[in-house]
Amino acid sequence: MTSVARALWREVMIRSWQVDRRMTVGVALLVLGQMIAAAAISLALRQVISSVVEHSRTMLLVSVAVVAAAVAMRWIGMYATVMLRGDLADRIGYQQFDPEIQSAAAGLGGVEHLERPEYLDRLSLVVGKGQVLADACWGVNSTVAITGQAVLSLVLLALVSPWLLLLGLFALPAVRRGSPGRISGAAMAAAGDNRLERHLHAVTTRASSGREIRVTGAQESLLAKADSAWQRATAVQLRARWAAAVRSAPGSLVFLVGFGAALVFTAHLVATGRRTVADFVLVASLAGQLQASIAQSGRDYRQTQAGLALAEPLAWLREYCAGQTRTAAAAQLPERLVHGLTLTDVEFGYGSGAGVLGPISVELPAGAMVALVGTHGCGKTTLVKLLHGFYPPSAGEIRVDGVPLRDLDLRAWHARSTAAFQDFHRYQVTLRHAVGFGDLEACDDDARLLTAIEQADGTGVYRMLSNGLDTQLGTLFEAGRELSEGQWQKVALARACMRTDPLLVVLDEPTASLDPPSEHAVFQRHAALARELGAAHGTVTIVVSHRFSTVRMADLILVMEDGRIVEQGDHSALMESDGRYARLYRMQEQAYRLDDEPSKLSDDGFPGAAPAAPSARR
Ligand SMILES: Nc1ncnc2c1ncn2[C@@H]1O[C@H](COP(=O)(O)OP(=O)(O)OP(=O)(O)O)[C@@H](O)[C@H]1O
Repeated sequence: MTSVARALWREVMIRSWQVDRRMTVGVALLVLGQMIAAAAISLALRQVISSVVEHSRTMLLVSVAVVAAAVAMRWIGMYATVMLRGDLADRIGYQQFDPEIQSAAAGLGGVEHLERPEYLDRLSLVVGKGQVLADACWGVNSTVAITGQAVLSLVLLALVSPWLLLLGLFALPAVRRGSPGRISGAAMAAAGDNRLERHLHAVTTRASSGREIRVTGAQESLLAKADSAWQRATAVQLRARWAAAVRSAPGSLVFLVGFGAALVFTAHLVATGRRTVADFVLVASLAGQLQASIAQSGRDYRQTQAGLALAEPLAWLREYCAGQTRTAAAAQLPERLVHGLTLTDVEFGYGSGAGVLGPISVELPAGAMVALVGTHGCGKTTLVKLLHGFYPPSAGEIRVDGVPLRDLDLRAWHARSTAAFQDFHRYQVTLRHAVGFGDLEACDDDARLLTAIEQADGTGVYRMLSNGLDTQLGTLFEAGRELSEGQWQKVALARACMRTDPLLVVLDEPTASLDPPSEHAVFQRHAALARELGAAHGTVTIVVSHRFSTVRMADLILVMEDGRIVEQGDHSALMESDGRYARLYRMQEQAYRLDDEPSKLSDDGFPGAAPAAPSARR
């Protein structure tokens, strides 16, 4: 056993003791009892033969009764051990390991790990496998008991003839195991393909992706890819198991030779009158048990090894999560923002890839509504992810009212932030929860929920639901009500409106799925809310949008290009400077003029937008 597996075994034994002392002792006694019962069967069998030879009726009845009792004890013991051991493993695994693994993973403030294959591979190996881990540790005890049983068999064999101890030597090659590292290595090597296979199968069976796949006709190809991934993963693991089996085969042959020799030797002792027929039966029975113990320990060993192979990924994940969790050193988060957010020479690149952001130095003043604009892929979302602390900058610093973001407790920072992301999630729960997740404590506060829904222009969605806030959303569950893309987006937006005292509000293309009137209504409300929150808490509201008609409402507009801020100022100043922003604004304005009926446009030429500044009408 590796030191990591040993540590895990100790942990499982301690947890078993804490979970249920009586059951822990019970399982240990049962394991011990089986070992003794096995020896008792052999000894009683010997006595049966002696009684027959000596015509002792009473002794025959007693010894037969002992054989029957020992056999029964062994079988019942085996059954009870499996049941009780399984129950302990379930309680430790499902109730302790699994929630611990999941909450450690979900509790990390950043999201960098969710895009790291070495993290995802290990997570996929251990998630939901707490029971297997705990059971494997108990399997170690069974292996020890089986070894004890083998030693006891050898001692009893030695009582017949010390030469029979040599059978122990013949057993050694069979007990030698293939390297456990290979099997756990194979599991790690196959983890990526296993994840790919699960992903492709999920993609082909989900309604959202299923529609597209049917239209493109990619179903067969995706399933074939999933199948290849499965074949590769299985082949790697099968090779490792075959290698282990092939390595153990010569050992088993050596033992069989020793087994035969022991029987011939004992038969010779009986024939020459030095031992009785009963001794021969005892030797045959003990040698048989030894062989059964070796075979059993081989099966147990493989099962235990498969479970213990998870010890390394579990230890890795625990260490990773512990390393990422910020603790006591966390600086105090200000109650309200006075200065705002400051970025100084901030740079960032995903993983080991090229830099996608920076250097960026900018002040986002407290109370301001800031708009981020720029072409697709220029780094707008990445910048807001950094402000949320999802990723640490690779260079430079982000400060929250002068306090470095890296020194803040990320959970506390997130508790004072809200966000509506462009890739929002569709929670298939009730509307109450789908919105209430934005501030869990207010899930039962109908007034707060309805205000948030109104803020997101979602009152119409709420009204059409037959069961109001308690309507089940989505089609995954019975009586669920499916929503349109725009309606789902309103729900996501309402979720982001739940917190009442945020210091940072991020709206990352929150209206991409909305029609122009809804978009306009949402932005009007958010502009007003940004002012209210700004006055009350110094909140910085950041809006990422490609629609310049809404961007113009912001106090500060940051124009991004290739990961840098190339222009900044308010709408008038940027139009005045006649740079990139002014060019893009005029282009979009022109496009709307060409696309829409003049009668439907507001006086600045954008659908439903606020009146344009004079400079916008050039
Ligand atoms: N998780 C990721 N891992 C690796 N690269 C990423 C990741 N997310 C984004 N990128 C890359 O970073 C760059 C900036 O992406 P980002 O999403 O910040 O752009 P954006 O300006 O928000 O684009 P859009 O307007 O299309 O939403 C892109 O080149 C993108 O390919």
